[in-house]
This record gives sequence, C-alpha cells and structure tokens, in this order.
Amino acid sequence: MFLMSRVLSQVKGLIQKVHPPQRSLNDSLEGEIQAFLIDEDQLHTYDDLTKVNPVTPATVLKCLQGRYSMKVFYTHAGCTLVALNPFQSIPDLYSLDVMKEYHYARQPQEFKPHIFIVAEEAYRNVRGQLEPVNQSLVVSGESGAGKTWTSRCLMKYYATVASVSSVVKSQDTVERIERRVLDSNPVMEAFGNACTLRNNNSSRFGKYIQLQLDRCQLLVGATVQTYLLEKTRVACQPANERNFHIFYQMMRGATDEQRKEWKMSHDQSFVWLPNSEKTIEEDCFHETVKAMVHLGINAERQGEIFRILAGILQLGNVSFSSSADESQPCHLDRAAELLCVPAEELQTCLRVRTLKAGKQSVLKPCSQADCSVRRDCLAKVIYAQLFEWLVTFINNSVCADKSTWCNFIGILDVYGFECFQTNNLEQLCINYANEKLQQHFVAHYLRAQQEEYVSEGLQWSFVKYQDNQSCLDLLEGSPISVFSLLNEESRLNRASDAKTFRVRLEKELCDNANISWDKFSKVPHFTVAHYAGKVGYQIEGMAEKNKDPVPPELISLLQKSNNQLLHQIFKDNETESQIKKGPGKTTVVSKFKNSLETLMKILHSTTPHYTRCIKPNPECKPLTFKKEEVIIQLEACGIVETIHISAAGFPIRKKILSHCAFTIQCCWLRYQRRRRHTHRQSATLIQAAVRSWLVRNRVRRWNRAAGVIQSTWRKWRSLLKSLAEAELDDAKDLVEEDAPALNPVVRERGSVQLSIIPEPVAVRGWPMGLALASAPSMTVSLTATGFQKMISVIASLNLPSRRGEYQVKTNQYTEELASIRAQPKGSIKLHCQRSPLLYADRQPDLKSDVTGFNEILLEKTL
Ligand SMILES: Nc1ncnc2c1ncn2[C@@H]1O[C@H](COP(=O)(O)OP(=O)(O)OP(=O)(O)O)[C@@H](O)[C@H]1O
Repeated sequence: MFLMSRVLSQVKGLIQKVHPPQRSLNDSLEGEIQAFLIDEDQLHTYDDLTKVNPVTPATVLKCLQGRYSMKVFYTHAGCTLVALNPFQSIPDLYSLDVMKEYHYARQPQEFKPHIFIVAEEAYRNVRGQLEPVNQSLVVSGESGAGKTWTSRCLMKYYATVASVSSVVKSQDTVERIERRVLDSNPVMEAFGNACTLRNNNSSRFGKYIQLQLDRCQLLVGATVQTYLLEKTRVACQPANERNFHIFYQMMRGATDEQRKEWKMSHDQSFVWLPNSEKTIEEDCFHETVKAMVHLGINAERQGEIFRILAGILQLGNVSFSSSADESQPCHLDRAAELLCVPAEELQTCLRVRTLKAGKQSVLKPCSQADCSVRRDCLAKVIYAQLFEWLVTFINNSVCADKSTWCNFIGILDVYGFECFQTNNLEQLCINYANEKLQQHFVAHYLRAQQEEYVSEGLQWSFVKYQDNQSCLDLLEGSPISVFSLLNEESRLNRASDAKTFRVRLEKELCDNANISWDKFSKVPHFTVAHYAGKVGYQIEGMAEKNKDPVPPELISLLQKSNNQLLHQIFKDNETESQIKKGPGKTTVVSKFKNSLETLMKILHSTTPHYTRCIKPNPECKPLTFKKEEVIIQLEACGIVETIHISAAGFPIRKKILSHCAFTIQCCWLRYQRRRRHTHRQSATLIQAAVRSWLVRNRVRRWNRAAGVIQSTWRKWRSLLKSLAEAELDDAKDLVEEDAPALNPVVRERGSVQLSIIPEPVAVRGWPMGLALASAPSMTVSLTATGFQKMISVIASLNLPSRRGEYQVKTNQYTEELASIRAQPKGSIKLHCQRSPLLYADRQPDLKSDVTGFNEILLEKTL
C-alpha cells in the first residue's frame, strides 16, 4: 500500500512536470531536452558534426575544439570533411601504413575521420562504376588553412594506392607517371606560390587537377587547369610579403656560374624581391630543378626560363625620371640582354606609346608614371605567359593518351572567400567563384540528405536554406549585372571614372537586395552581401584591371626575342589574336567567368566530395584553437549552413533498434506492473519510460521542431524479430525520470515514428497508452498482445522495397490519432484505404492476416 501511494505521488509529480501550467508541453520539452542533450564532456567524441546534439554552431565549435585539443584533426559534417590545420607535423598521420589501412579496410567509413576516407570513397566510387563515375574532390578554405597540403596528401594517396607499380608493367612507366604527377607540385608551387602574411607557402592561383585512371583504376596520367594567377605580385608585393618563391630560390640556390649567367651579382639587391632576408622552407631551388628535370624540362629550357626570370628582376630595378636621359641604362641593358631583346627598342617601348590614327601611327612619349605602368605590365605579361607555358608543358608531360584512361578523380584547390580592408577585382572574382561553389555544394548537400532520407523511408519535408542565386544574378546575371556593367565600362574608349561608374551601378542594380552603398563613404565602392558575409569593393581602378591592357608594342618586342622560349610563348595564337582584337576585348571577368563555367560543368558531371580546411588561428601557431576565428570560417565555407540544413531535417541519430525494443518492453512491463493504475497513469508512466530512454540514449533521428523521430522500415523489421528476446529488466529505474507526453507510433510502411504530442495518449478503454499506426491509413490502437501479433504479421509481409509511395502528411497522422482516442471502449478502428499493406505482393493473404489479427486482438482485450 505504501509502495502504491509512493508510486502514485511520483506519478502526480510527473504529470505536473509534464503539464506545467503556463507553458505548452512542446515548449517545456524542447528546453528540457535541449539542456539534457548538451553533454559537453562528450562532445569531442562525435565524429560527425551533424550528430552533435543539438546541432548548433556553438556545440559544433565545442566539438571541434575538444577534438583539436585531443589532436583529432578530421571530423565529418554530413557529406563534408572538416580538416583542422595542426600547424605541426603529426607523426604517422599520413604514413604509408595508414594509407594502406584505409585502402584495404572493408568499411573505411567506420574508421576515424581522415582525408584518406574521402580519397578512398572516391576511388571506390570509380571502381563501382556508378554514375557519375568521375569524381571531384573539392578542397576549400581560407589562406593557410591547409588546402595545398590536403591536395598533396590526396595526390600521394592515389600515387600509392592506384600505382601501376603494384601491377608492374615496366619500371619506366612507374617512374614516369606517379613521379611526374607528384613532381608537378614543387614546380607549380615554386612558380605560383609566395610567402604572404597569412601563409608562408600561399598558392597565388587556383587549380583543378584531374588524375586519370585506366580501366583497372590505375593512375596513368594527369592534367591540371589553373585559375587566376595573381600576376600583379611580380611587380607589386603587398607590405611584408614576398614575390613568387622561384625568384628567392634562384637567389639562394644558384651557383656562382649561374649568377654570372643571370647577371645577378652577390651584392645586388632587387626592388621586386622584398623580404629576401627571410628564409622559409620553400626556398629549395635544387628540389625545383630536380622536379623540372623529372618533368622533362631539359637544361637548355631551364636556362631560358631562368634567364627570363632574371630579366624580370632586372626590369624591376629600372626606374624612370621625367627626362629620357636619366633612365637607368644599366638595369635596362641587363634586362634587355637577359630577355634577348634590343635594349634600345625595349627603352622605346617603355617610354613611347604608339597611337593608331586610321592607318597612321602617332608616337607619344609617356609620362613618368605611365613608363612604370608599362614596365610592370611587361613583367606581368611575361610571368603570366611563362606560368601558362609551364602548366601546358606539365600537362603534356603527365597527360595520358585519351585511349588509355577512362575515368578521372579531380582535385580542386581553390582560394577561399576573401574579405580584406580594401577589396578589388581579384577579390570580386575569388568571391564570385566561392558563390558558385557554394551553390553547387548546397544543392549537392541537400540532394544527398534527401536521398538518404528517402532511402531510409523517412518523410522528407523541404528544408529552407539560404539560396545564393540572387547574389549570383547580381554578379553574373544577364542582361544587367556587376560583370556586364564592368565589361561595358572597360570597353569604353576612355579612362573609367569611378564616381560615374558607381552611379551607373546604383541606377541599374538598385532592385537587387544583395548590393548596397555606404552613402557616407568617401571612396566610390559597392558592397555585396555574399553568403559568407558582406564585402565592400573599391571601384577605383577596377575597370582598368578588368581591361588588363597589354600595349601591342610590348608584345611585338617580345616576339622578336632571341630567347627561344620567350619567342615561342608570344608567338602563339592566343596572344596574337589578343593583339589583333586590341586591348580590353577579352576582359578579366569574362575570361574568369568562362573558365569557371567550364569548371562548373565538370563538377556537375562528377560526384563531388567536399573537404573544408579550417585555420584554427591566424598566427599559424601549432595546436592553437581560436573559437572566433574558427566560427567565422565555418560560416564562410558554408559549414554553418550545412548544419542549419541538417538541423532542419533529422539531425539526431541513434540506432533505433534497441530504442524501439526497449520502448516496447517498457510499455509492456509498465502495463503488467501497474495493472491497477488508471489508463492515464499507465500511459504517463510508459511515456516517461520512452522519454527517459530517448534522452539517455539520444535517439537516432529526431526533428526537434516537429517533435518527430523516424527510422527505417528495414531496421523496424529487424527490431520486430528481436522482440522475442526482450530483456525486461532494463526498465527498472524508469519512474525516476520525468514524463513528457511521448507517444511511440509505428508508421509509414513500418518506419518508426515517435511523436511528441500535446497530451499523453490514453486510448479510452485500452489498458495501454500505446498507439500503433501503420501509415498512411491504417490506424490501430492495441494491447501489448495485439501489438506483438501485429508485429509478426507485418514482419512476415516482406514488403516491397519501393520507396516514396506511402508517405503521409503529419496532419493525416494527427487526425488518425484523434480518431483512435474517439473510439468507444473496446472497439478498434482499422482504415485500409491506400494502405501500404495492400501494395504488398501477398495482398490476399495479407487481408486475411489483418482480419485475423483484428479478431484476435478484440478477443484478447475485451
Ligand atoms: N595536415 C597538416 N599537417 C601538418 N601541417 C599542416 C597540415 N595542413 C597544413 N599544414 C601547415 O599549414 C601550412 C599552410 O597550409 P597550406 O599551404 O596547405 O594552406 P592553403 O590553404 O593552401 O593556403 P593558401 O590558400 O594560402 O595557398 C602548411 O605549409 C603546413 O605547414
């Protein structure tokens, strides 16, 4: 009796907790569960950020921080891999043994998150030949986050696991292919990377490397496509930054003989080589030369390349005064000699502009400032064309014959979203590229989520997410957009006026909410609301940069060069056609837009895999995690968006099997133990058990907003089978838990849904508050015996695995619940219209089964 009254008082207490007077049940439950679910001590144990409960930027950040402090640098975020930069070498993290471990694992996904999982998954996809067979590994992140490192790891992985050497054809082939592919890295990095404030080895270009695989998925070649080399760095290095590595490598690594050949005395300093006293790991001339040799760049070609580079350095030391005689003939002569062009002609080209007036040419001396602009322009065009030639050479060296490869794995290493104090055309292009990639990413992520839900038989309601289409329309749309107006401005036969251009932008684009203007700003600018944040772009000089004009006299001069390579580079068709078309016809943005469109087409035709590299601190300090820095990057690379998408779906996952088995056991146990309770009390206790279990075990997929848990039909079936062995002891301590109204419901072709509903369901006339509904239209309230009987019926059905036909709307379900409650004592309601059961192969049997079951049920419970 005493025990009885204790239990009753507990139940009362529970009921009060469940129904607080002012708040709705869902509100209180939301808060309670949220508080309960944030188990900070455990956050770092999550391998997938979308599994963190609840999934919010704050918990995600804590999870990453916890993992980082335990030297765990990789974490999944749904279909994305987050890679935190350790800024220190981690022994054995990328060793050959680790590669093999991931490669030979039956289920690499079950291993600790690692870049090799991404690599292996892509590789297996190619092996599986499932469309789209070709793969793209998109590596993004801000400068210094670890993109280049990651891309190198991926390339090494494939050069190891997809190595021809394992199936040795000929030692030569082995030497040639994998080594050449890997050797393309140091060469491209020497010419395309530089030491910046943010990263000692910063890639100043974007690249997409396609690793070509033959029919046996062996690496037989590669190609590389580069994007937007920051060529201005040749002639203008931001404060405290350096020029491209190759120049410093030459200075440091050259022999006396080479120095003599390059007219580079030990005591000479170069204007275009600031901070040359700073030594960095990347100053390794001999490695670059070795890699060049492996790629097939012979000594003669190397000589030509280095002479051109030395010529550029000498050009940088040429300065101009107002009088022609005061130019520095010494440096100009050296530059001319190294570039193998006549010194006088070089001087004239830099100092005098040729203006076309009809068929006549008029010579016009340039101002001092113009001379410097022409000098810089010459250096930039030479360097950019040399870089392009190098990329083409590498491609010719490592690209396999079309007949030998059939699939590829592409690695995209692109600059991350950028926002500096002053942003210009370069940032506009980079951020535009990031918008494009973000759009692709979100579409892919949503699709992947949706497919996963459908394959699990979960009801999918569309998730609202930040669509960046209007920002893309603003930038690239037709007929009017920032790019179209900028191109128009660049094509005008006059110097652009920043203020007028700003007025034009405002007039034409005021309808787009993604663009704004700070009325009080003194500098003409426009601000774009990118998905990753607002960026203000300076208009001054933008149109000129977009024209990227190269005076035709300079090109003609270089075409006359006796340096074979220089001559060849400027003789090619593209340069010539550019000259014929005249400056400003092919603008920077139109070229960039075209190459990006080609890239996007490739990405759309491949299976993408995303890796987001995160820089945990701006100082590049080992193992230092700064939350403020990380959250900004998570936002900028779209991870927060991914988390929101995930949270709007079914973000909380737990194996449902044990959950359901346990729940049902509890219900049954409760019923048996508390037979003398009112039904409502029993129901409450049962629900308490469910709630307790739910909270303690973090159920598999739980949409907090909708208060719905769902699981799959497959798992549900296996659950049913396991019911017989239920261990009832597990339910011992359930009464201690408070009791929100949770109602376990079986629905949708056997998928399991646990719904939080406003009141506990105490089905009138039935001893147990357990409602079983096999949606979409069959709704039954059952006793435990009846429940088990139904389970066996459903389990025996072997329903077809067709998906998507049986979905039901939430309100339908609610109505059905209501109808259960409305039933008079002892009756049962069984709707069968559009029942999934009727779609089953064994339809006639099924009908009788259902009827039989119905009868048994009534018999037992009444
Ligand atoms: N997984 C890693 N383990 C150890 N060190 C790393 C790792 N990833 C990156 N680093 C360190 O961080 C530095 C910066 O990385 P990386 O050059 O790959 O950045 P990035 O994202 O390519 O930058 P940028 O956009 O400027 O080219 C590397 O030089 C290396 O020292």
